[in-house]
Amino acid sequence: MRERIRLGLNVDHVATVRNARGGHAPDPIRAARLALQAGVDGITAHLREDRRHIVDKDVWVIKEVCDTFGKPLNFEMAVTDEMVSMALKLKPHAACLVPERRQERTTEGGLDVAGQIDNIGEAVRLFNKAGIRASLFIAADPAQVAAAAKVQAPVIEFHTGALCDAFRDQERVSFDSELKRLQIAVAQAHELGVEVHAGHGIDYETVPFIANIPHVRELNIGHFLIGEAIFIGLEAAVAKMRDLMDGAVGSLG
Ligand SMILES: CC(=O)[C@@H](O)[C@H](O)COP(=O)(O)O
Ligand SMILES: NCC(=O)COP(=O)(O)O
Repeated sequence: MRERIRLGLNVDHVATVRNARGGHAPDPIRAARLALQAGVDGITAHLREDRRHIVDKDVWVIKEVCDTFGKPLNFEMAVTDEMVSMALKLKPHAACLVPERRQERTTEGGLDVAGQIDNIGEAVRLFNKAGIRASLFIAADPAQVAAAAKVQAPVIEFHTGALCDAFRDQERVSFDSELKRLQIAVAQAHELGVEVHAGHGIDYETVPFIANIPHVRELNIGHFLIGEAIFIGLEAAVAKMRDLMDGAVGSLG
């Protein structure tokens, strides 16, 4: 029988709304606390180089909150000296290395691990040594999966943005091919001994397809859940996503 898939909530999007007015509300720390009370398995926060949503102070307090609940913080970060040294001080449960471009609206693609073996390999080595689980946010691309295994990353998080966009745009052909690509990449990572997570753009409609893929161990979801919380509240949104994940495991054949 498959293990229950973990659900991590990304609280960046609460900070985006807060920062739009430059004040204190809504508070991403309060969202993290509420979500943990509602049963999420961890919190994700992305400290962007431009600090457009989460800021340094948030990260330290979110880490404290996670520690209080005995739940993991998944710290998303660019592969820069500043962020690597921040992560080594913060000591989150996991550090997820993501590509970053100042001009992008959101994280548009996966990390080019194959093209930056030395740089990324060094960050993974430092994190492995410090007891931080290094996670690489990559596209479902066989060359990137092989490179992630080569640098001994214990975890890969697959970028599901293109898959979820194809679903929403009703691009059946590209949705089917993105799903196939993801299924193959998950199987490859599993065979190479790398733990598989997935995230970006996941909503109620797309989650069953992703949760149904064998060997996916964790989903990190933010934007949709925080948006949905406006209408039904965070606890209810988390509970509904949880039900859909549990119902999906093994159900789509
Ligand atoms: C890497 C990733 O997918 C997340 O960080 C998430 O989508 C957060 O939002 P931003 O991309 O807006 O920082
Ligand atoms: N790493 C993906 C993540 O944390 C959440 O992405 P999104 O649901 O905010 O698009």
